[in-house]
Amino acid sequence: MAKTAIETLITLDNPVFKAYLFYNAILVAKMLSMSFLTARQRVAKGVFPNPEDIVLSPKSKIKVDEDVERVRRAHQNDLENITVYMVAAFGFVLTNPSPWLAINLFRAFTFARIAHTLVYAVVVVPQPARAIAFFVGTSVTIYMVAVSLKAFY
Ligand SMILES: N[C@@H](CCC(=O)N[C@@H](CS)C(=O)NCC(=O)O)C(=O)O
Repeated sequence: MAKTAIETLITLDNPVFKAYLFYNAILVAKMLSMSFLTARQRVAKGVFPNPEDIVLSPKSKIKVDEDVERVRRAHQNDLENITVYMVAAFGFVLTNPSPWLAINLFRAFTFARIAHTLVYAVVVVPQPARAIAFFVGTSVTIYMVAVSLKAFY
C-alpha cells in the first residue's frame, strides 16, 4: 500500500526530519544547561531563593542577585523562543521543504540561540549583539510560520 505524505515525512529516512530532531536535541541540551549555569552563579555568589537552600551553607543569603537574574532572564528568553520554534519547525517539516533550505534554517536558529546565551549570560557582550541573535532566531521562526500558513492557500 502506498505511504501517506505524513509517513514519508515523519521518518528518519527524511533528511529534513532527521535534521529537525538533531538540532532539537542540541537546543534541548542548551536549554537544560541554563539550570546548571544558574546554579553555578548561585553557588559562586552564595545567593539562594529559599530558606531550605541555605541550611547547608550558612554564609549564603536569600537574596535577588543581578548576575543570577541575568542567567534566569536568558533561560526565560529561551523558553519564550525555543519552544515556539520547535512547534513552528515541526509544521514547516510537514510542508516538505527543500532539505538544503530547511537544514540551514535549523542551523541558523540553533547557532543564533547559542549566541544569544553566550552574549547574554556567559560573556555579556554590549548590544546590539543580543538583539541580533534574537532577531536571527525570531526571523527563522516567523519564516517557518509563514510557509506553514501558505500551505493552507
Ligand atoms: N520577553 C522579552 C521580549 C523581547 C525579547 O525577547 N528581546 C530580546 C532581544 S533585545 C531579549 O534578549 N530580551 C531580553 C530578555 O528577554 O530578558 C523581553 O522582555 O525583553
